[in-house]
Amino acid sequence: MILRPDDLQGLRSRLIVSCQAYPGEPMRDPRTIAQLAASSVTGGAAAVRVQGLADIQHTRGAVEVPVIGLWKDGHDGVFITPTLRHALAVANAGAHIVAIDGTRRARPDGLDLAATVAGIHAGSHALVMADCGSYEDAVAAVDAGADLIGTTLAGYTGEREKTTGPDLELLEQIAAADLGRPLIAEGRIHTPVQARMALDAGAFAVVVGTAITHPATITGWFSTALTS
Ligand SMILES: CC(=O)N[C@H](C=O)[C@@H](O)[C@H](O)[C@H](O)COP(=O)(O)O
Repeated sequence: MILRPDDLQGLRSRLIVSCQAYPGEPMRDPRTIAQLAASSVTGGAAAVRVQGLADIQHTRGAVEVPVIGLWKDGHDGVFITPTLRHALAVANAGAHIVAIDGTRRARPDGLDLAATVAGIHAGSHALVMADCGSYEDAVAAVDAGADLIGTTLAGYTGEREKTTGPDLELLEQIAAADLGRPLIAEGRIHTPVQARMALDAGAFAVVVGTAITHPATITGWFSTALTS
């Protein structure tokens, strides 16, 4: 299945579930992630977001919905699918949408965002989601040709305060500018009410990760509530 920009309409007002396990964690196994993704689809996810080539491959075989793929390399600076090489590998692994760092920061391969997006479009059938950290990032990412804009990196690049829940102010600001690309709310959406608030702030669709698919963190929330 090739996903075209018009097909994104199927994601309008829907939930996308990010299924990720971090290095060294017990659930870091592509079969586990694929099962998590399939369970999310059973619960109503219209798409899933998955990190790492093996996880993307396994998940493609386990779900019928669009797969947003990324490759995290490192954990600070530009680390979400940082180069064109990473992005094409993610597309080749089967991602319908490749999520890349969509900030204005220098990229490790020296390509700018526009050249990276153009390289992905030329070298694959994948659409490109730009993971942004600010309004200025979002505007630049649209100019660079990104197909979707995400607020994934808001609070993680130093441009925006790390809000406790979703950065609703940023969502409202980007939505008001009407940039002509689906705006995906992502980052620190921990409750159904917050997911709804993100849509009401102008998001096209909502990504939830930790609060659905990261039991170690969720357990910590409950555990802390009992002991503090
Ligand atoms: C900043 C960064 O590295 N974000 C990553 C991007 O893929 C993931 O670690 C997050 O889990 C994902 O964005 C979903 O967000 P949340 O888990 O808060 O619902």
